[in-house]
Amino acid sequence: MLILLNGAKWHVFWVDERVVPKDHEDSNYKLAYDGFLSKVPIAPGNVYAINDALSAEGAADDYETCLKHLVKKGIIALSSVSGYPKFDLMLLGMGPDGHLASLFPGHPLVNEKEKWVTFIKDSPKPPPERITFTFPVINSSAYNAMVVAGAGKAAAVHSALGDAKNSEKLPVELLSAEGELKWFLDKAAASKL
Ligand SMILES: O=C1O[C@H](COP(=O)(O)O)[C@@H](O)[C@H](O)[C@H]1O
Repeated sequence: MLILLNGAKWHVFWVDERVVPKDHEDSNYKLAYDGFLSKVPIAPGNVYAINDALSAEGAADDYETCLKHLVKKGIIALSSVSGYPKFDLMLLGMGPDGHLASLFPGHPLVNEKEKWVTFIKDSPKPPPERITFTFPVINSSAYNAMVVAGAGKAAAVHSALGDAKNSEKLPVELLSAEGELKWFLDKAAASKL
């Protein structure tokens, strides 16, 4: 049974999304809708999916415009520290390569500092076209929860949380939060710590 407190006050966004139709198997919206949003009392108007009729670039611009509009309306706050939007909580996952959102190792988007939302057309993990929040926005969040499961991710977890000294940091090693960052690992993901 799912219990959601004050569902009417929730506003739900995607930290990253694949530019595919909302009913596509690769859609993060579909994943969240089928597993969570369809089962809880959150107003559909407070669920902000990307416009999947646009190109990747258009969808990223459109999503950033939406965030700016919600900042003007006082629904999203701006961080007094960074000046970027400050979400209350981001629920994040990590790939075995250490990517989070759609910020992949060695990709220039990892260093994006201007945009709030950007796009990628050459994602190493399919599907290739995605939109993603940038690091300044992710790291301005009040709370970030990084949830990692499976032995395939143990090496990247070790890079991020263990005593390994890598010359080039994985994207996940750049993750922080204005308030608190918490990692949630299963035994397999924590097996190299
Ligand atoms: O493509 C993505 O991958 C990561 C991690 O995914 P997983 O299937 O290895 O658990 C995810 O956190 C990200 O949001 C997503 O778009």
